[in-house]
Amino acid sequence: MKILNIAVGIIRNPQGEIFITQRAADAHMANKWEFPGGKIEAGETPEQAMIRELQEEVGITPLQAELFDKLEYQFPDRHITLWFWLVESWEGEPWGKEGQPGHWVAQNTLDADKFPPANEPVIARLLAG
Ligand SMILES: Nc1nc2c([nH]c(=O)n2[C@H]2C[C@H](O)[C@@H](COP(=O)(O)OP(=O)(O)OP(=O)(O)O)O2)c(=O)[nH]1
Ligand SMILES: [Mg+2]
Repeated sequence: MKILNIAVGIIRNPQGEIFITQRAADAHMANKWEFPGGKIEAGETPEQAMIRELQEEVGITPLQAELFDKLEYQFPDRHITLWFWLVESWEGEPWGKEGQPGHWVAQNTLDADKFPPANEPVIARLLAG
């Protein structure tokens, strides 16, 4: 059983839109949309990992972040702990730096079915306001 610790960023602009990206066709949770992020490496705090992942995946540097939620999820083959950071201040303009599709979506139109099942409680909270 794989045990993974993941840190992701909910990048929200002043218009109430969130920048989401699409996972690769050959990845775990293939083709699902996600909040950009990835594995916390040895020696990193969850916040440091989130900052590094957003630099690598979407080319922005968060300037401020607050913990929005921390969830555990059991997939058939892996147990993951997910740290969700709300990022409302950053340097740069997010884009799919690794070739992945990415776009802004209004927070109140997020569709939980398009995300991995682990995200469901967070999508519900974002939809609630
Ligand atoms: N990035 C991200 N991953 C998520 C979300 N929800 C969710 O269940 N996951 C899962 C899918 C993966 O099993 C894991 C994230 O791993 P990842 O593939 O992004 O890891 P990584 O960026 O470090 O990539 P790699 O070095 O392994 O290529 O967390 C989410 O909203 N964003
Ligand atoms: Mg990733």
